[in-house]
Parts: sequence; structure tokens; C-alpha cells
Amino acid sequence: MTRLTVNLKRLPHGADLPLPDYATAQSAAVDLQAAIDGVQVIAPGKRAMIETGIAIALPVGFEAQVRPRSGLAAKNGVTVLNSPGTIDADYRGEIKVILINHGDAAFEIERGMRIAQLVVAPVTQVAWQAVDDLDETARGSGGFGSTGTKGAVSA
Ligand SMILES: O=c1ccn([C@H]2C[C@H](O)[C@@H](COP(=O)(O)OP(=O)(O)OP(=O)(O)O)O2)c(=O)[nH]1
Ligand SMILES: [Mg+2]
Repeated sequence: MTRLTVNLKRLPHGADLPLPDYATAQSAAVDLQAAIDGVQVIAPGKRAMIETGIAIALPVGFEAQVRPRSGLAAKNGVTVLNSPGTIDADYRGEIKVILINHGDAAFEIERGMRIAQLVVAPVTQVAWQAVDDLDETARGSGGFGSTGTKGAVSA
């Protein structure tokens, strides 16, 4: 798969951690690691902002999304609170991950643990054009379950 080259700066507290990498040839995301000292515990119902030890410079026209890992969600009830977190192309600070423990047991994070994943994606900025009327569609203003829950409606 073609890879976009992105500058990444390892911060001093993450200097010994491996570069984030794709787990398989066609993975969509690289895993983000916790650049913490020792062990950090998130009690049930609590949240924590976890440092990753990296800063990046995305090319103009791209963003990165901080997403949860399904394994942590399924096994521990731990997810990214602001999912997907947005990393702007002009952000040069450390990437941080806001985790919340929705589980019923304390969650222990160790240094180097893969706590979330990062997807780089193209961005479209819009120029709003204010109008009085929008074009009509079959859906109109229907939403929030307006098409029901059974099989697809045929035309
Ligand atoms: O999970 C996240 C989300 C954001 N950020 C960083 C990168 C992003 O570019 C910046 C701002 O994020 P966001 O726009 O979501 O936060 P905000 O609350 O709107 O703050 P700001 O006013 O700085 O934009 O914070 C992270 O490191 N992790
Ligand atoms: Mg913002």
C-alpha cells in the first residue's frame, strides 16, 4: 500500500518507544502507545489524558483521528471519550488520548501499552453558501429512525 510520508517527532519521554506502526499489511490505523512512567490506573467511571510521546506534522489537507481499540472496549469497557479525537494538520503539540473507563474494574495502563489507534484521513474544508431554500429530496427532514427498523422499503 502506498504510504504518505509524515514527519513525527519523538518527545523526550517517548524516545525509547517504537514508532507507531500498522499491525498488518492493510491496517487502517497505527496503534498509539502510552508514554507514561510505570503504571497508571483509571478507576471505574473515571477518565485520564494519556501522553503518547509523539508530535506530528500532517500535510495540509489531512487530519488524524484518535479512535478506540475494540479489544479494550470489549474486554475492559475502556474507550476514547472524545472519539474520534481530531488531530489538526497544524497541531504540533503532543498527541494525547482521553480514555474513559466504562468498565466495572480498575484499568491499569503500563508504559508502551497500545491504548488507541490513529487514522490519517483527507479533509475537505467547505465554503458555506447561505441560501433561503435547500433542494428537495425523498428523505426531506426525516431522520432518527424515520425509515423504521424492518427490511428495506422497495421503490
Ligand atoms: O484526542 C485528541 C484530540 C485533540 N488533540 C489535540 C490535537 C488537536 O489539533 C488539538 C485540538 O483538539 P480539538 O479541536 O478537538 O480541541 P478543542 O477543545 O476544540 O481545543 P482547541 O480550542 O485548541 O481547538 O488537540 C489530541 O491530542 N488528542
Ligand atoms: Mg478545536
